[in-house]
Amino acid sequence: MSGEGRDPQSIRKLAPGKLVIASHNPGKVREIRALLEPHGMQVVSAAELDLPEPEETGTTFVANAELKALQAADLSGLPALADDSGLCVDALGGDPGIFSARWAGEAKDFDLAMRLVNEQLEAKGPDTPRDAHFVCALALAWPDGHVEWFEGRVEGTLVWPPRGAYGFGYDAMFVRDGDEQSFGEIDPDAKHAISHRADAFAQLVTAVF
Ligand SMILES: O=c1nc[nH]c2c1ncn2[C@H]1C[C@H](O)[C@@H](COP(=O)(O)OP(=O)(O)OP(=O)(O)O)O1
Ligand SMILES: [Mg+2]
Repeated sequence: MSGEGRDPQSIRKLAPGKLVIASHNPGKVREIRALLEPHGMQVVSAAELDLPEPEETGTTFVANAELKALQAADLSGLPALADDSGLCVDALGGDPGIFSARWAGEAKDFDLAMRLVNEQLEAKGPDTPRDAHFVCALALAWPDGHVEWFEGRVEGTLVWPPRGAYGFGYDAMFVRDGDEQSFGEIDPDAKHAISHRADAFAQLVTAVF
């Protein structure tokens, strides 16, 4: 999806060594670690380096991923990888979208956020389509300000009530097209193979390793 129109020759390669995960979300850090470990990177999280959580002032997933990665690369002096992601619900005009993390308030309570999404869908009537997709923008930034970005996506449907205890965020109400189980019910290794994050990572791995 992303990377179209970019010259593969001009993409900067990532040398083996330390890499900062510019995220303060433990669920994401866990998934990104698992996705990077096979590529010989020494991963350190923003929390381990005590980096501040930047304000996400961008209007797109890519812009927010870029600003998080650039800040972490600048402050740490290391290459940094950020993920900006979210759930986009067709019948809600793409909401919660880039506001997914704080849709239900600063406390990031996803039981509440899932309930609000479901209530808003139900308020639109019983025949309202429940189609949704997750988006994951990944930005890889270097201390000199260079950035590469990638965007992945997975299509699905929202179910109610939530199902399963794996994953994080909105996983328990999301069933990928063609699947029976929600992202909260499939085991984490299986999610790593099929999610929006997996899609974006596959593009990143092809381009920068
Ligand atoms: O695989 C996922 N499964 C379920 N929910 C997900 C997923 N991926 C993103 N989401 C939702 C919840 C998350 O909180 C928000 C991202 O918001 P986003 O700003 O990118 O992340 P964040 O504030 O939680 O952590 P940080 O910015 O420090 O990386 O979208
Ligand atoms: Mg965030």
